[in-house]
Amino acid sequence: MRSTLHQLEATIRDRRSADPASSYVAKMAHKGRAKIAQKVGEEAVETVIAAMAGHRDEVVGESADLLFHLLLLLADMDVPFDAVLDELERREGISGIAEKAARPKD
Ligand SMILES: N=c1c2ncn([C@@H]3O[C@H](COP(=O)(O)OP(=O)(O)OP(=O)(O)O)[C@@H](O)[C@H]3O)c2ncn1[C@@H]1O[C@H](COP(=O)(O)O)[C@@H](O)[C@H]1O
Repeated sequence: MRSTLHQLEATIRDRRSADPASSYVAKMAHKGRAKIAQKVGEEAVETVIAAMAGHRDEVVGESADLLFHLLLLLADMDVPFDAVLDELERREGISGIAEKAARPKD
């Protein structure tokens, strides 16, 4: 997962300054943060609608759109995707510590 999304992150950073006429990434960068954020919201809603309808294939497609647009938003804010992964790993560490503490002692 790390490699695919990292590769996409690098492509997005590269394409932001391309010609908006030939690049969706550049078109969105040109439109600005509010428009990118709006797309993240739309793709999230479309994912939820597909899930509630039980449409697994649509959930896959909408989830890909959601992750892609989230990467666009992170790039626009100059937040590395690694910062998000680091936060998830930090939480995993916290829950690991809590689980260990809750376990009965031998
Ligand atoms: N992964 C994607 C990707 N996923 C979705 N999309 C685009 O995101 C849009 C999805 O939004 P919608 O379904 O609402 O379609 P739309 O009506 O065209 O969108 P809007 O015009 O309303 O914004 C579509 O236009 C898709 O083409 C993507 N566009 C690009 N990529 C990746 O980004 C790379 C660089 O793309 P370019 O910048 O176009 O070269 C590509 O090689 C791909 O790897």
